Amino acid sequence: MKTLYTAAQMRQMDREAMAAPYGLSPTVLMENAGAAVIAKGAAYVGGWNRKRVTILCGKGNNGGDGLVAARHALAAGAQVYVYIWGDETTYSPESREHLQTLRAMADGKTCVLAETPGALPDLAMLRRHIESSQVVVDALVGTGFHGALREPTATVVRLVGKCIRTTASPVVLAVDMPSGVDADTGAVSGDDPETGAITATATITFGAYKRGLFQYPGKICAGEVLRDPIGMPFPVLQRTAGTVTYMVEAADVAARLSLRSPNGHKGMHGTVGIVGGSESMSGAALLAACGAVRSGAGKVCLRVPAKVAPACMGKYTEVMAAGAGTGGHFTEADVQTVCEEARNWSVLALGPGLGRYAETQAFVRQVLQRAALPVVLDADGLYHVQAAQDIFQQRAYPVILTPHLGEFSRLTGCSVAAIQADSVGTVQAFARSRGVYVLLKGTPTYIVSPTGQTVYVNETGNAGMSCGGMGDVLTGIVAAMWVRETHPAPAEAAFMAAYLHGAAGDRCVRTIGSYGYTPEELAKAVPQAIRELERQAADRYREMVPSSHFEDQGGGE
Ligand SMILES: NC(=O)C1=CN([C@@H]2O[C@H](COP(=O)(O)OP(=O)(O)OC[C@H]3O[C@@H](n4cnc5c(N)ncnc54)[C@H](O)[C@@H]3O)[C@@H](O)[C@H]2O)[C@H](O)CC1
Ligand SMILES: [K+]
Repeated sequence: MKTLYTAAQMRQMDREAMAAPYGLSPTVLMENAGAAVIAKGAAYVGGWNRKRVTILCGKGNNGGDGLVAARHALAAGAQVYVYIWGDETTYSPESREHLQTLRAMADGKTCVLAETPGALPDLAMLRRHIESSQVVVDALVGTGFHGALREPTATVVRLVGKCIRTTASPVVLAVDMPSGVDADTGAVSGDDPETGAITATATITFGAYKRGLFQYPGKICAGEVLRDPIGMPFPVLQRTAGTVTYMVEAADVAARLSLRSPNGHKGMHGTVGIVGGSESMSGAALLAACGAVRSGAGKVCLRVPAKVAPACMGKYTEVMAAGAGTGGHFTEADVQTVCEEARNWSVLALGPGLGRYAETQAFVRQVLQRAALPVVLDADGLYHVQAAQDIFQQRAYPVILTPHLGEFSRLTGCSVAAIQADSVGTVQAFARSRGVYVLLKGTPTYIVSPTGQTVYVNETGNAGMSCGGMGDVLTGIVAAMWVRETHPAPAEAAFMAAYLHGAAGDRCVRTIGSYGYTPEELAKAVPQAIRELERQAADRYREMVPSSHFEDQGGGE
């Protein structure tokens, strides 16, 4: 897993690297950072020799990195135009050192240094330079940026954006962070990512990955993200305090999808009970059932209101579908039946397609209070507990909530915009206060446990998945992952499910098209997504083990 950090955590690592026993000097770290931009950026630029490069330097250490990058670009044969307009007395000692060196190298030809202390740079000249450059290096602000961009940086960012969109199309390399993107939240300055932040071809980030590089809209601005450790001691980069955010990767899921016992039986792979559906929405519960089947659940039982049952019975022969009660939606009268049946289930997925009937509210709440098994609560199930969230803490068995942004907004009382501005913080606070696991669906998806200390981020998936029914399939996958033979912890089950759901969607893009594939098709692609992960894991194993290990020991001549 990639570990993602906040700006504060990164600053702490910086301090540790510079303190005893390591005692790395800030000048060295800055030197390594600037050099990394040029070394890692070379692939995007097609080599630096004879390239014209505009380098925009802010007054913080991000700008200092830019000054170093200028020197290394020059050494690699580029012609550089370096802009810097801060008041030198406010620079860090290491930035000042690197500025002095660059000043000594400025010859007005291969190295043009445009210094306008405390004033707006010459915008007409800057525009000409950007338009004639093949590369722009953005070293305006990095992890020290917060809020909305102030002048003159805001004007420069807008100018770069305009030049890139209209006349010139240079490669843009962002130093540590694209300027204007908040390193903790991925929020951009102002409302419009196109004018509020630099949109880079690639970002070369230092030390550790910053969270904001993987959160929208910052993720769009970052382009490809490359990390360079810049010589920071390994133990410092590994140390974590406070919240730890992990980006789930293929290997993390593959490692947990161990092969099934060859002599296993269906009882070992869990029984998933799905309770959902109503007269107006029978499909949602069916899709959840399909998601569970396709994710390898040992048995899948579907309970829908009696009137809906005939429509559900024959859809998936492998699902044990049955009606409950007499009506077209669940009511308090069905609680006893469902809770009794749930004794035979390993997990209950409650909610898809229940509808928002007043009578169903008591049903949902009482099932949650009485059913003695883990629950995945989704969709209308979430709706019915909005005003009774203390139910969660009263339960002896864990609950995973799988809201989308709208549902999460209703649960928390926070606006969608407020959640987006600090998704990690909001999900953490909610999971802690309610004692639940939360899988917040979106791009990316966040998974948080009730302790709130560890946050998993999943990036798989695509825009084709934004259609009705996809979330229902996910509910079934989460339930099936949770009751696997290996008994993953709830948060693990949730991140495995989120990853596989997205990976199956990505497979659909490859085999069907960018959008228009159905939730059922996505569910059917889950086994292929699992197979792909198994293959990747096997390949990695082969790479690690000497080839002689695979030779047929007894078959030689
Ligand atoms: N280990 C590492 O990662 C290293 C990182 N380095 C680089 O240092 C920056 C962080 O440097 P810092 O001086 O703390 O902050 P910034 O340069 O990012 O920004 C501070 C600078 O920006 C101004 N500012 C803040 N907010 C705004 C705003 N809203 N509008 C305009 N200007 C703003 C503020 O006034 C300051 O002047 C990190 O990203 C790396 O690039 C080290 O060089 C090596 C070690
Ligand atoms: K930057």
